[in-house]
Amino acid sequence: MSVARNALRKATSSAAPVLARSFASTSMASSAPVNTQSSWLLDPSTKYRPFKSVDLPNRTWPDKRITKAPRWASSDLRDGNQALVNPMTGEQKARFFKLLVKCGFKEIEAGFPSASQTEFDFIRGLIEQEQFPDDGWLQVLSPAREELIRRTIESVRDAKNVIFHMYNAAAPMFREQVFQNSKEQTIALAVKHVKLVRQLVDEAIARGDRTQWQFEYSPEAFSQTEPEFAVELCNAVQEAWFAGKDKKSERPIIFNLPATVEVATPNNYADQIEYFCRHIQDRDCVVVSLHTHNDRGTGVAASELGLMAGADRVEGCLFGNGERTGNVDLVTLALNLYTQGVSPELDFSNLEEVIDTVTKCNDIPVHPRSPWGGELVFTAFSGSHQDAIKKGFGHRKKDPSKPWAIPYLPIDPQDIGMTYEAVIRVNSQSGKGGVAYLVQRALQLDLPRRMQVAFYQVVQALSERTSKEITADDIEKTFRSTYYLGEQHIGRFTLVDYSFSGAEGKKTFKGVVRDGDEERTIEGSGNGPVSSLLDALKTFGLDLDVKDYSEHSLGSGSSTQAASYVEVLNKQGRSVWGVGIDNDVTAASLKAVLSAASNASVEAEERIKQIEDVVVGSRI
Ligand SMILES: CC(=O)SCCNC(=O)CCNC(=O)[C@H](O)C(C)(C)COP(=O)(O)OP(=O)(O)OC[C@H]1O[C@@H](n2cnc3c(N)ncnc32)[C@H](O)[C@@H]1OP(=O)(O)O
Ligand SMILES: CC(C)C(=O)C(=O)O
Ligand SMILES: [Mg+2]
Repeated sequence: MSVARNALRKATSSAAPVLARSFASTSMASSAPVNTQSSWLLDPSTKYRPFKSVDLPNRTWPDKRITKAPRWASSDLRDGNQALVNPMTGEQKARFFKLLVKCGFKEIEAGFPSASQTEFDFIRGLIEQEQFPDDGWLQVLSPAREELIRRTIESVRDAKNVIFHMYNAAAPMFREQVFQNSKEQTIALAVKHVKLVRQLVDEAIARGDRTQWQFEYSPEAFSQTEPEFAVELCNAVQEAWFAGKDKKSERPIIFNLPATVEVATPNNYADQIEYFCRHIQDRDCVVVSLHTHNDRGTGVAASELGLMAGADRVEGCLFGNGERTGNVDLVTLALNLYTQGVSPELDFSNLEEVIDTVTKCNDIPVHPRSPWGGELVFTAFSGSHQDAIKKGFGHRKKDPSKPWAIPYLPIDPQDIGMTYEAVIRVNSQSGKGGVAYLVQRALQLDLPRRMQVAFYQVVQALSERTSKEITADDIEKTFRSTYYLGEQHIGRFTLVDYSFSGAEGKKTFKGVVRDGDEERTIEGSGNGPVSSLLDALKTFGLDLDVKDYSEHSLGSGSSTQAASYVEVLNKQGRSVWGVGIDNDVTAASLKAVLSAASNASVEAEERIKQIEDVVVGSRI
């Protein structure tokens, strides 16, 4: 694997100088010959042809909406498995299978039984140990080759519900290069093998086997096949499957229409699907199934547009495992539907568990930016995003019954089993809103706007010094340390005891304040508790004025507390903040003043250093 990849890398890197040389030779009108490779690079039309679209001027799919979940079929254990460096062991397949059942898949392509004894035995194990729920369908894939079909039929003996899936390639490049078959021969090959499947199925029914059957046919590389030929081929397959039967009373035939390799923009696939749905005979006896791959990165879009174009069923894999760039990602498709208010009828409410099983079985990680499941997809580092999210949550709190609409969060992470922990993370790109959000989550403190700015500066200074992400835990510690909250964070001044005398408008504070190790009784007057304590603090040589004050309650019922915030200015105009929390509102405001006074009595630079020592020290 790595050898092949290195070889590819070498080829790519050697192409770059060729390109550079050829640009140079063109621009300088050099007489040096332009080699073929460089001319392709300069003009890809000499090597590649644009995709030829279906002529469907009256297409209707662009105006359609997806209003219900399709039938889902997981191909993780087949198409996903066949693309792995190390195909799954029986145990891994069994574990994956259980997950698929738990997520609610009713149709599971569990393998390619004729490929190997391991595959065959796995299918036998599922049947013999009755692993399939009664309403589940075991799907098995076989190429249109007699001995492989017979082996596949043998593998599903005694199963309850079986989808027999057969394929042969239909596209011109396969007809010409792989099989040297004409269109007629391609149809004849498909029909011959459908008849064989029918015969074997009829024999099983005649024997009295309990199995219920559905037949699925895939014209491989459908999206690269002439649309009228795909219809002709599938009509012939349909006739062969239903021969001599009353179509309407039989189970419908599944036509699975693969974009085996994705070669065009997804609107082309939708056109092909709409064309097929319109032209296939007896549409009501047919289930149209999508099977998109992701070579151009639009496998999800192609399947969504394909559903709008009239398809009934989707095959794919969790997190888009599969050949090359993978099959369509069923997690994305399902959760995309969910965010439109349509139940996907699949359960991804514990996405972490899904990720855990899938990554352990496939041995491929889920990319951190993979839609819905990626580790970073609900995380905002950048300030303006954090600010909007914080405000969004605040807005939603007022009326949680309203439809979900939070900036930058297209889904409620909780609906897929994620917490809000990772929604806002702080690094040097973050702003005050995000920091305030984390303080709010950790301590239920709703900081006044100006204080958000002040605390953000502390966090920024810290983030610049450490050049690292500051975790939610760090933020809480930083906040506690900055404003002396909690027993481990003692400032210069603490309140021991107090009383007030005087009438409203002219109050006298008398109390005991600890200054370091020393307790002192101080006294001061003002028009309220805050100003009278500030007056009393002059005893310590601190001359501070109140600039801002606010408070709010914390919690509810008997455990309600008060949180107070005070901003003070010293005579040089330096602003510092303090926070106080207490069961009593007045005590909270006094504690806030002493928190601010403790801050004011240390130089700004020195204070940041102290905080850094506490936060960084506690990380070690
Ligand atoms: C798009 C998809 O995902 S399709 C699913 C693909 N999945 C897999 O292939 C995984 C499992 N496959 C396997 O384990 C093996 O390919 C097997 C066991 C099925 C077959 O193995 P082999 O017989 O060794 O054949 P091989 O893998 O080389 O397949 C190509 C051969 O099958 C032939 N073939 C393909 N379809 C048919 C057909 N309908 N009738 C006759 N021959 C066929 C090809 O022409 C080629 O034959 P050649 O070697 O004579 O040129
Ligand atoms: C077997 C078929 C359905 C397939 O996997 C494909 O064409 O991609
Ligand atoms: Mg495939």
